[in-house]
Formats: sequence, C-alpha cells, structure tokens
Amino acid sequence: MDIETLIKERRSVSLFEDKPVSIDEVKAMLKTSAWVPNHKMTQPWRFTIITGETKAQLAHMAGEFMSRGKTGEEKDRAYNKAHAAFSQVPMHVMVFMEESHDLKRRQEDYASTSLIIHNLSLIGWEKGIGMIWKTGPLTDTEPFRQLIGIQPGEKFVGMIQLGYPKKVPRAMPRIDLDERITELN
Ligand SMILES: Cc1cc2nc3c(=O)[nH]c(=O)nc-3n(C[C@H](O)[C@H](O)[C@H](O)COP(=O)(O)O)c2cc1C
Repeated sequence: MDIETLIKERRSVSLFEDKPVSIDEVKAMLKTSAWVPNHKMTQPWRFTIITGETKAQLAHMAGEFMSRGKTGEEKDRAYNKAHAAFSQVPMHVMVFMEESHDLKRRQEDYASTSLIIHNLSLIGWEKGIGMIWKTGPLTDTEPFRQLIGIQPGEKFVGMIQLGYPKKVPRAMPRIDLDERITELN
C-alpha cells in the first residue's frame, strides 16, 4: 500500500476479531515506530503490553467503572457492556512518558511520543492490524493507574487497543485543508 493511501485509509478500530495478535510482532512494530524525530533525543517513552489475566482485570475494572452509581438491571447492563467491550480487545498497549518539569520539553516529548503511536497504527494497518488510541475517563482513575503500573513522574499518554479488525468504521469527514493553509510570500 502506498503511504498516501495508508494515511488516508487507516481508521480507528474498536471491534476486533477473536484472534490473538503476536506479542513479538507488536514489539517489533513498536521498535520500528520509535524511529521518530525527538528534540534533544530525550526518548521519554515506555510501553506495557497487556493480555491474559491483566486484560481480564482491566475488563472487570471497566465494568465496575461504567456501572458505578447504578443499581439493579441497569447496573448489570452497564457492567456487561463495558466488560464485553474490553474483553473483545485482543491486546492493550499502554503508552507512558517521563514528564519533564520543563513545559516546552514536556510538550515536545508528548509530540514525539504521539508520533510513535501514529507510526504504530500505520505499520499495523499495513499488516491488517487495527487499533484505537483511548484516553477515556477510566484512564484517569487510581485503580487503572495502579493496574497499568504508572510510575511517579510519568504521564499516561494513551491506551492503545489493538487487534484484527472485525469492523472498520467509516471515515469521519475532514475539513477542507485549503481553508487552513496560508501562504506568506
Ligand atoms: C489523543 C487521542 C485520544 C483519543 N481518545 C479516544 C477515546 O478515549 N475514545 C475513542 O473512542 N476514541 C479516541 N480517540 C480516537 C479518535 O476518536 C479518532 O481518531 C477520530 O474519531 C478519527 O477517527 P479515525 O482515527 O478513524 O480517522 C483518540 C484519539 C487521539 C489522537
């Protein structure tokens, strides 16, 4: 696939086939993805790959979180929906970065770490592996942060849910970029 098609056709995927993704393959994809531009070469990122029992704990945690404050059947429905949504994800990749005390450095580090995530999604897309970058409210909770092992001084950048796509969503419309491009001669 040529790079322009790859960039345009990649979609965020959140429904996956019941088919495992190779951890070794994802590690190799991450290694390639990390070849990003990075001011001062701080390379502040780290990744945690979650499958198996930890993934089951995460699904339970998502169920508990989404059903909080509800009772009876409504609680069960909310729990089951979130639990099922997380359980069908073959793999989660948590992305962290060391958080510099310097605002500019922090922003530049976040930019570079974001590039890795997008590289990962493009490399994945070419291999038929889909993913979505998630930062929903569950990821701000203390139990979540404990489960994924966030360290003092680290910023949680995103939860990448990854697998072979069951359904590829339609592209969301993009603005006409001509309206946002200025030429200064
Ligand atoms: C920083 C970041 C956080 C995101 N968090 C979420 C999220 O929490 N939940 C979600 O459904 N999608 C999330 N997304 C995915 C976007 O919704 C998605 O990229 C957008 O709808 C465009 O769709 P596309 O990626 O298929 O082009 C996030 C994307 C980024 C870049």
